[in-house]
Amino acid sequence: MKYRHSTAQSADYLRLALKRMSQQDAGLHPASYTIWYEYVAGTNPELKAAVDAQIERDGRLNEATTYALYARHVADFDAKTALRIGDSVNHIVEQISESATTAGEQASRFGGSLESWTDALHLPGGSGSLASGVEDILRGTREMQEAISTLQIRLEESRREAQQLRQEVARAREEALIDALTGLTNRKGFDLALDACLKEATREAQGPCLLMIDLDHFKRLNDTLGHVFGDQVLTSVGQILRANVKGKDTATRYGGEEFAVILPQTPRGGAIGLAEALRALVFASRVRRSGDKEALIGNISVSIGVADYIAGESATEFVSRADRALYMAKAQGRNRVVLAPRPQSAGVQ
Ligand SMILES: Nc1nc2c(ncn2[C@@H]2O[C@H](COP(=O)(O)OP(=O)(O)OP(=O)(O)O)[C@@H](O)[C@H]2O)c(=O)[nH]1
Repeated sequence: MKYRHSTAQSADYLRLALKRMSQQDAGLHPASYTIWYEYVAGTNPELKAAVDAQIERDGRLNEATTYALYARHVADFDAKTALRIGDSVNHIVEQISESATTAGEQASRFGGSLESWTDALHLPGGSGSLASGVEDILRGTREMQEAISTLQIRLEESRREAQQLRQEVARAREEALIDALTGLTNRKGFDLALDACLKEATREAQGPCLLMIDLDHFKRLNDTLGHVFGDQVLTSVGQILRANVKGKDTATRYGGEEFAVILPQTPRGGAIGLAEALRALVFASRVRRSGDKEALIGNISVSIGVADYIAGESATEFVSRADRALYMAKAQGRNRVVLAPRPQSAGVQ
């Protein structure tokens, strides 16, 4: 986004932002500075509300929260603004284009009338000098028609350019939500999808459910077979998820060797069934090292935590419950699926 503050005003904001930044647990880097600059300048109301909520909850912003707020409210805000501007440009060009078409039609009608008048004035008994005057006007009208049609062509070009720019922004935005290694949604895409899902959740009879999936003993695999092979394993698990998680469901590379699946409108039985199927598919898969004929000795496995949503629960609580179930699965021996217990106060559905 563009900041249009005067030098004196931005210096004031800088002082205020630095004061706020130094009170947080996060580093003094550009992401942190942008957040606090926008906060004190009041340029991004949604960001301000999110920061206030976070401070009320935790007292300070730590490193992870700072980057999460930056990703959601600054990077995403810019992309949304660009799309909105693209839409407005399109709209304006379309309106001008319509006006030019109307003007062209009117000029053409006027030209037609002038032509019939000149014909009438050239008839025996008509006025020759008046006819030549009308012919002058007719010439002028034709020039005007030509100018209008040139304008229409230019407007059509501008409309196409605006449309192209809009598509580029939309594509860049989509790419920003995709993990490059696996092609799955990335953490930012996950946050957006989970937000949208939880907004719908109150209207749904059942679900949503969330799976948190973590590769077992991945450090050992990396250490013995190398990071490049580790990346191949991550890609292969990504493919299994992509092939088996479809429709309204979202599969994400949550970070490192952890994946997540959001399952809107899904009862817990269905979520456990899918989790079990994914676990079995990963366990049955054989990943070959590029150039190696030998299949990997030993199976790759995942542990999965499943949480079914409790009405009113925040996204963070929902993810934490699934995460806790995942660590229970690890503690119980790995390569298994564990359902997150519901707090007693939440009751049983
Ligand atoms: N190859 C590769 N390794 C990664 C990537 N992201 C995280 N890792 C590695 O994943 C490993 C995760 O190790 P730990 O968190 O100790 O977990 P673990 O070895 O899987 O053990 P458990 O989860 O307890 O079964 C670390 O060695 C990370 O370096 C990545 O993108 N590529």
